[in-house]
Amino acid sequence: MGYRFSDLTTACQDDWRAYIGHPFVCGLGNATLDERAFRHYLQQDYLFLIHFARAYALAGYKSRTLDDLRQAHEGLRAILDVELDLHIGYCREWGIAEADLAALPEARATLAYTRYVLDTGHRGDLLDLHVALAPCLVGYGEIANWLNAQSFTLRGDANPYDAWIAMYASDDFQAAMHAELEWLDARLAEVTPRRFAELCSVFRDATRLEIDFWQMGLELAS
Ligand SMILES: Cc1ncc(C[n+]2csc(CCO)c2C)c(N)n1
Repeated sequence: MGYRFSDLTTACQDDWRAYIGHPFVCGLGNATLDERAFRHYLQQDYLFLIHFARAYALAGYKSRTLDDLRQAHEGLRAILDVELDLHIGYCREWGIAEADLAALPEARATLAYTRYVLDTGHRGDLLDLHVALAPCLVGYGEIANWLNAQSFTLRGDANPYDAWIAMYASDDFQAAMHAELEWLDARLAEVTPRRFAELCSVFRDATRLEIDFWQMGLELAS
């Protein structure tokens, strides 16, 4: 007993490292990522964000306390009012019109990841759902920090992906990530070894699905 979030990343170390340092991520850092791969990723990420908004709505439904309900509401609001608007604006800068986003066919990797998270939330409790969401929220913050610490990473105008790194390295995003880490640490402190093993398997699967999402971008997979 007495687990914390870092015990999840330690237990799933190989998958976690493969996700954080994926070739797609390295290509964002050293500006070598093929622009077609980035555009494909951005398009699928639009669909991804819509399903993640639904996952926060499910977190509201699964909440037992007013605090948890408010937190879910804030997560849903952040995606609808901030992330999606930013994303649509960002897509426009990359030559992708909003009308095209709405008509996109969903890639298998998007379908698998988003529905896995929703199913995990339906099957389990609020902690299962938060653990399934953690590779997304905590992972992207860690990726931005990891990129900033790599000597190959180019920052500023020399890198067309600089705005992407800046978004997840921003104080606002890092604060949201730390709030989530605190919430997870408090819940994980109380779980039994058997329950921790279940949560590890959720965390590992969601992390593997994030890896597939990067790979889908690289391979322009549908
Ligand atoms: C495949 C994929 N994984 C994670 C994120 C990052 N992200 C998506 S929703 C959300 C919560 C913010 O309100 C965060 C951090 C992404 N965009 N695409």
